[in-house]
Amino acid sequence: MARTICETKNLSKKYKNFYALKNVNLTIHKGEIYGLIGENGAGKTTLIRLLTGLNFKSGGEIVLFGQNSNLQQERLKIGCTIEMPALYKDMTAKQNLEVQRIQRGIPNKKCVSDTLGFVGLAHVGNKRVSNFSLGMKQRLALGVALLGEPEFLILDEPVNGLDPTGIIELRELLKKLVKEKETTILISSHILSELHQLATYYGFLHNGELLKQISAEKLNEECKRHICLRTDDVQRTAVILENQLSIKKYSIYPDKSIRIFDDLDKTRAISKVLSDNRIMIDEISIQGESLETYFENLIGGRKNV
Ligand SMILES: Nc1ncnc2c1ncn2[C@@H]1O[C@H](COP(=O)(O)OP(=O)(O)OP(=O)(O)O)[C@@H](O)[C@H]1O
Repeated sequence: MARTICETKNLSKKYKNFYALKNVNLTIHKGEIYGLIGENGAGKTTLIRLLTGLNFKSGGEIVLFGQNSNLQQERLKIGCTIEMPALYKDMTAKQNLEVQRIQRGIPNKKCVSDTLGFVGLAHVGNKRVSNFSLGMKQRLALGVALLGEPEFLILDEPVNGLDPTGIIELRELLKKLVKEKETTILISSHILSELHQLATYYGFLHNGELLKQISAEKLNEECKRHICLRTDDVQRTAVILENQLSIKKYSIYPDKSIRIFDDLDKTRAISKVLSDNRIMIDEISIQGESLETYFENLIGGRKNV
């Protein structure tokens, strides 16, 4: 079992008579990309503010890296972006990172250029942030959060306002971070499908309560989600899937469609390998209950309680 990076026990936040968070029990393990899903006002930012020490809890416990005391020390291992990041618009991207580096007392000067490279902004390092697109600002904000090589990265709605290409780029960047640096990530969003193909674990927050935590694999299983593939040569396709992409969990149906139940993030790889092998694809799509419907049912069920 992977190490627990973050845990809350009956964590609550009360404003006068209103509970913004109520008895939240959340667990995040090392190497996970934990998608925190909730509608506007569900309590996502409140939870993140408590975890990062920007606000005080009303009750319960926070455990970071196995410690439930001296949390400010543990929080030095966390990188965070909350809402729209505070960037100096009249400074260049490089200067923004440099200011942050000095403020946080990070001695290694090289981390600025390394970080610019990592978030794909090396070519615009000397450009003023006022000339950046929203996607570029999001990348820079991510760079700021990554400066001290945090073990745990917390991102509050980082896909807000990004176009589909920007979302894909961010997804690839975060996956790279987990793979290359073994970072653990908590990422919040009010749109479940935005975190699809990224999150390895989900937590569903509604009216301040954590309704459910579930692994991406289990969620796909519950939604019976699969890749539906139709080609002009089913048998050869199956052999290629197994041999070249190590896809083992699939079934061939009488209508000659192939359904692949794991590896939902491999549609592009499948298309590529099949076209490399000159197999014609008639259809490749993800089918099953949509994640949005799943979430609506989860909340709907709760509303009627
Ligand atoms: N300082 C405050 N005083 C009173 N109520 C607050 C305060 N901060 C947040 N709330 C309330 O707590 C609830 C949760 O807010 P929060 O910002 O955590 O939601 P959220 O899930 O991040 O929503 P969004 O997606 O809109 O950012 C909301 O009803 C909000 O109005």
